[in-house]
Amino acid sequence: MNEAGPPGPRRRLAVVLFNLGGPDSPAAVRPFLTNLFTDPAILRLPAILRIPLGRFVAARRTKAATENYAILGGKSPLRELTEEQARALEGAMAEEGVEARCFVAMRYWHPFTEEAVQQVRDWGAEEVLLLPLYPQFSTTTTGSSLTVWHAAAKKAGLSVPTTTLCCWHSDEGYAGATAAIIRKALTEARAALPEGAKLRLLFSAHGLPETIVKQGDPYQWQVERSAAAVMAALDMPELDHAICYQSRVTPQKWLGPSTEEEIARAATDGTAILVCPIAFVSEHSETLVELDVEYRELAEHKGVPGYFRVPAQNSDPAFIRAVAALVAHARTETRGSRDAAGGKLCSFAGGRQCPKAHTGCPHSAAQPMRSAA
Ligand SMILES: C=CC1=C(C)c2cc3[nH]c(cc4nc(cc5[nH]c(cc1n2)c(C)c5CCC(=O)O)C(CCC(=O)O)=C4C)c(C)c3C=C
Ligand SMILES: [Fe+2]
Ligand SMILES: [Fe+2]
Repeated sequence: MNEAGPPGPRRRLAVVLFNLGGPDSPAAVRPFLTNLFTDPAILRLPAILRIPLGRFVAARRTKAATENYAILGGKSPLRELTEEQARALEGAMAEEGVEARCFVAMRYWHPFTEEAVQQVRDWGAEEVLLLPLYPQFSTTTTGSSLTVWHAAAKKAGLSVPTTTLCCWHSDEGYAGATAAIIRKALTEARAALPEGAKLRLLFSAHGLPETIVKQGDPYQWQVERSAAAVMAALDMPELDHAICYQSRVTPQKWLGPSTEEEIARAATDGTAILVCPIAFVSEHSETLVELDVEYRELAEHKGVPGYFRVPAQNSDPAFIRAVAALVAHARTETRGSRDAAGGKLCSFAGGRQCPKAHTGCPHSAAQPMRSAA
């Protein structure tokens, strides 16, 4: 049995931070993209088609992605920023009386999830908590990382009580910390604009092909919940705001409106915009290049009267404290479900939050806790 149960005071707790990963050199861009586009959670085709097509799509994307990473010095900053979050989280948990070590498990580049499994096993973890650094659950992100974690843990013989926190899209601590960062950015934006100028807050989330959402992925619903929770924490009912989706990378129809469309609408409306990345909690190519360079240029070209950006949370102390509280809560949570590996699966609020139609919610494939022997 793989359930965590009540936390033992001396148990060696490993908190595993899931993220996507990014290339650490120009030479790594193509293999990183190949790992991404051949993932069955991303390209939903039989392996015989998926692998050649995924390699082809990765090869075609390599030039544009390499140019983007060149702006960042030839690599993604995601690994270093996630390691910093890990160290900050260890400190915040220690302050709450939780002695734990954080491990970084990336999905498509080093340190790979399989490497993290080895580290957790070699460290002698007696309890594991799987913590996605994605506030919203998507089958393409957290779902994919969970699949790889469970396969790698089984292969490595890592069998300790494991808790999965599947999502924290409208956790109060997260929403409050995000609102505080927005408030500061709003003050700065307003100071740079003429008095009385219109300003719209744009929550920009990573996009997703519409077909994946139609297959039951709860991501869009959770993004909408996040925006609503942050607006509630901001407590500025008069603030104009909208949700949009960035980073479309395949020709299929993706979720809309796109961030480009919202930039065009802002130009038509003569309103400045403050763009807040809502599905990322660290800076990386899609914030530092897409938002800060490409969309800024587009906004200037379209005549948007002001373009501002809310920084990602990174290791913001209030954000890290909120994540530490999520960990503490998940460990003692008695609601939730039991996943296929026998571990505890819970959301930030305990049990399942997603409406039943979202069959991609991991609780759909899990058993209620109380049915466990
Ligand atoms: C079909 C392709 C993609 C889907 C679906 C997708 C979903 C998705 N991704 C994130 C978060 C991140 N994506 C990042 C990079 C990235 N994503 C894709 C493609 C899809 N993502 C590509 C091709 C890339 C590489 C960069 C590029 O070519 O533009 C990253 C990391 C970037 C870095 O700099 O390290 C993150 C983080 C989410 C949240 C999401 C769906 C919910
Ligand atoms: Fe992505
Ligand atoms: Fe869910």
